[in-house]
Parts: sequence; C-alpha cells; structure tokens
Amino acid sequence: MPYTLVLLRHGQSTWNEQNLFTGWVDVPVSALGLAQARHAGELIKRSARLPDVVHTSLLRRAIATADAALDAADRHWVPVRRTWRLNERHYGALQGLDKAATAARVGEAQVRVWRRSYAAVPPPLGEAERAAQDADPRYAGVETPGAESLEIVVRRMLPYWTEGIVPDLRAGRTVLVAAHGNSLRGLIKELDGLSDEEVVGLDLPTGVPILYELGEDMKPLRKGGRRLDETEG
Ligand SMILES: O=C(O)[C@@H](CO)OP(=O)(O)O
Repeated sequence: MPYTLVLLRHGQSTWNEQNLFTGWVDVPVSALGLAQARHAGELIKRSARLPDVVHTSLLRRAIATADAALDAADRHWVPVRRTWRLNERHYGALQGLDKAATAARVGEAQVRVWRRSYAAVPPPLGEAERAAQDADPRYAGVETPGAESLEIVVRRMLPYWTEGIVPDLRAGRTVLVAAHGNSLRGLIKELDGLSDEEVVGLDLPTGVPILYELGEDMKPLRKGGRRLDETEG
C-alpha cells in the first residue's frame, strides 16, 4: 500500500489579490481564498483520501485554509501540528511591496530571479522589522531569518519532513500538509527530485490539493503527483 500525502497551497490571500510580496507577513485569505479552501476540502472528500492528521505553517492563511478544507471534508476533528518550518519563504525587505511596481523599478528579470530561482536571497528585512519578528511569541526560541532563498527554505523544512511528517506517513496515516507556494515548491523539489533549474518553472495554484502516493523510499510513485481538480469539467 502506498503512503498518502496531500499537499495544499493556501487559498488566495488578500495580498495575493493585491499582488504584494507576502512571505512571513500574516495576512488572511480573501473571500475567494476561503471559497477555494472549502472547494479543496470537497475535492479531498470526493477523492476518498481523507486526512488523518494535518500539518500547517504558523501563518493564518495556511491555518484558515486547512480548517475550511477539513471542515468541508468532515475531518475538522483530526489532530493538527503546526511549525514555522512550513512557513512561506521569507521575502525580506520585499515584503509588502507591489510586485508589478518593483518589476518596473528594478526590472522584470531581477524580480523573476527573486521570485523563482533556487539560490537567490532577496534583500533582508530592516532592523526594526527584524526585532518585531523576533518579539513575536510564535517564534520564541527560533532563530528567525531576515530573508530566504528557496534553498534555505528546503534546508529548514527538511528536518520537519523527516521527523514530523514521515513518521505519520509510515504509521499509515493520510497526511494533509497545508502550506505555501514556495515552501511547497521546496518540498516538491525534494520529492520529485527536480533540479535547481527545473524548480524555476514550478508554480502552484492556490487552493488546489495535490495528491502524492509514495513508496517505501518516500518517493512519489508518479512524479508531480495528481491535482485533485484534474477530473473536473
Ligand atoms: O508573496 C509571496 O510570499 C509569494 C506567494 O504568494 O509570492 P511569489 O509567488 O511571488 O513567490
């Protein structure tokens, strides 16, 4: 029997809607995002891959998405684990800036590198914002980043994959991971064995569950998994 993993990028957030760099800023889902999350839950229910446990980041757009999706799937009662290690990639000083205005200022190519390359680290957060982030009780005891490349995200996420998520999978649980565009790109890069160049072209839609069946080696039986909205008209 393969192990079952469902990956879910949060539903559209208010800052996705406004086209702002978001990262660790804790913005809510939009009305559309909430509807996407509920629909994701219906797709999960229809697929009969009902989660036994959910893992989320510490950001409300992932938490609200998981809650709404699980509610729609009648799995609102399953155990929950949350970790900063599933947080979105930290966008540093870009957080809060308009993506189109930034591209007009520094060029499309630079923005593309910041957004999608594996190794580029955006300019870091200023000192005041860094201090505010470190004072946030949810990050007590965490050495928080001032900006992250996707490579750094993979490095901080993998220990949680191995020690937090894989044991649930090995115990035979269907696992839902509700997280973010870039943190999930990092996880998919590892699962699918994508090269640093291949991950540049990977973009995840908001609020669409992706089903992965994994073998004993915790590698996908089918590269890329399967989007649960694939069979919809
Ligand atoms: O702003 C962000 O944090 C992310 C996800 O919404 O954006 P991008 O897709 O540009 O990496």
